[in-house]
Amino acid sequence: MLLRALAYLPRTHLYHIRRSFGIKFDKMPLPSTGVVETSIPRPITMPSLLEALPITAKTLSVIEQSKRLAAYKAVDRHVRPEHKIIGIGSGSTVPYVVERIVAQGHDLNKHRVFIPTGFQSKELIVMSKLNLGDVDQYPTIDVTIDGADEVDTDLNCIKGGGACHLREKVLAEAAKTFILVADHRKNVEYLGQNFTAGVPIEVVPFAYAKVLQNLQHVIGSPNATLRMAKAKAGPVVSDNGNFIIDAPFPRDVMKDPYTIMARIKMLTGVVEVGLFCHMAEAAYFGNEDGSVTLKKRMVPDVATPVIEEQIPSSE
Ligand SMILES: O=C[C@H](O)[C@H](O)[C@H](O)COP(=O)(O)O
Repeated sequence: MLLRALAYLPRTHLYHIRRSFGIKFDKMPLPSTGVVETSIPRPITMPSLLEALPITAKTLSVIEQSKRLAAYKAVDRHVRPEHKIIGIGSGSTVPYVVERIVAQGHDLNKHRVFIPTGFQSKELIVMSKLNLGDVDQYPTIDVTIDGADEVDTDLNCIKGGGACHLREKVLAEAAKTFILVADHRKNVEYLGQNFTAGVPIEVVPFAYAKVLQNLQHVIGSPNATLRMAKAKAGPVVSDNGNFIIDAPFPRDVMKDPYTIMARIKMLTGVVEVGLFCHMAEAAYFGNEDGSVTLKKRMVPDVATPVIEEQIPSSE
């Protein structure tokens, strides 16, 4: 009865329960999906997607190749044949995730439903001819794979550089397994190390000035700013019709991301904070030499220390 109730708790809550009581939840082993490395035809025609999807290995920059390495490795290890409901994140690394999933073949994918975290991933799913669903139909997701702006030594991350973090967090929390993919620049000791723009915070538009003031004068981010659009006059508007504030914090604050996340989330008008704490089971970072760095918990899904290992390019 208790275990059944626990199964419906968000991952963050489970993490704290496990940490407090030392509860272990068995996880299935991760067998290889037996995917072969083939290049697939581009299944899309829309201009926005053409920009996002990789074309051929020859045209990819070293950084793009690193992103692809991470995405492929994560899909090979975590998107297993028995997985039917799959969350697709946002950002420039995610097209490679979709590419690798498509390469698993129509026979596997025709029985699956893919849940997007925003406009971009919805386009990717539709144009790749995968089955599209929504989280209100499928509130339990087998695995969600997503990009990250930075990941610290405890697998906490900053997300929301593309203003998608509200839906991303819902899909991360709905997922039995949440996996991050990125290039090596995102693998840091503490959040905010390289990603200096600040913590992305989604706010309801009419409350933005009040939240900005709270952040600057009460919460300790004097340089918090409203994110402005690049090719539009006015602020960035998220897929949910909200504004985004970017709030940089000093290093000592960012070393305890859960505390600052909770403080920001308590501000009325804040919809979601782009700090994902204790949510990811593993993070894959593609390296320039063709290897992949894997950060994972010593025991999956249990509050054990995070370890880092190198997966050689030959594997
Ligand atoms: O809002 C955007 C998302 O959180 C992205 O996943 C994040 O910004 C990382 O994107 P990229 O893979 O392009 O660096």
